[in-house]
Amino acid sequence: MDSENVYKASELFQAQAHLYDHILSFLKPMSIKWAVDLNIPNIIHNHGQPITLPQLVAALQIPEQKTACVQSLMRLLPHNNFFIIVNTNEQETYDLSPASKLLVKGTDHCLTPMVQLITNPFLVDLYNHLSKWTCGEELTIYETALGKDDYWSFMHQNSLHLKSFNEAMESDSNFVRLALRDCKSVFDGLTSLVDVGGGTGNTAKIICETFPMLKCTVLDLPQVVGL
Ligand SMILES: C[S@@+](CC[C@H](N)C(=O)[O-])C[C@H]1O[C@@H](n2cnc3c(N)ncnc32)[C@H](O)[C@@H]1O
Repeated sequence: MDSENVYKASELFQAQAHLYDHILSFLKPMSIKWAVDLNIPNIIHNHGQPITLPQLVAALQIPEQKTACVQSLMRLLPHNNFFIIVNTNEQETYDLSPASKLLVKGTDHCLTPMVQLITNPFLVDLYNHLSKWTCGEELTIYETALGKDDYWSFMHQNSLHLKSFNEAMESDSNFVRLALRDCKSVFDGLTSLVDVGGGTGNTAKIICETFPMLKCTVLDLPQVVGL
């Protein structure tokens, strides 16, 4: 049956908007990657106060004709709660939001390595193979995309990707400090623990700092332990 005769026009427009919203939502992570690649969170942080568009464009040292493009992205990002638009003296300025503070390099809870890993073109492209993988015999999507048996063996032949992966995991595991601050009782009575798949051991190191009497062992693949 033709959907035109079943649904009201308003319902179809609503459905169209919903669909477009979703197929264009890849711009959310891509705009965050853009800001990270251009070091915008650090530029705003170092500026010490909300930054105007001309000041940002000057700091970025980019062609002036890209100003409108920067402005569009700097309006999209606050829409998704990355950066805040502050109107100062009738001028639009940009400040850090709580989420974009996590993108300032050199701070305790910086998650830019995670942004760089997740938006890495190789990982993003994997998902173009979902349907091919579903129809094929391969156990993992990595095998479909690359002819490798799994992600770990691919990574261990790509030192740059392995480095990026480990940096991302370490940045994430720094958040364990926050959990330890408020949930110490979870470790009450323990004398030892094994972190299986513990990567470079950052989580175990943080736990040991808080509980020096706890014997922590990290188990991971030889290539990671050997780093
Ligand atoms: C998602 S990461 C976790 C990283 C770690 N928890 C951290 O905070 O840094 C998963 C880890 O599992 C490891 N891994 C994968 N297969 C494994 C296996 N068969 N035996 C031990 N470790 C493995 C990977 O090398 C990787 O470091």
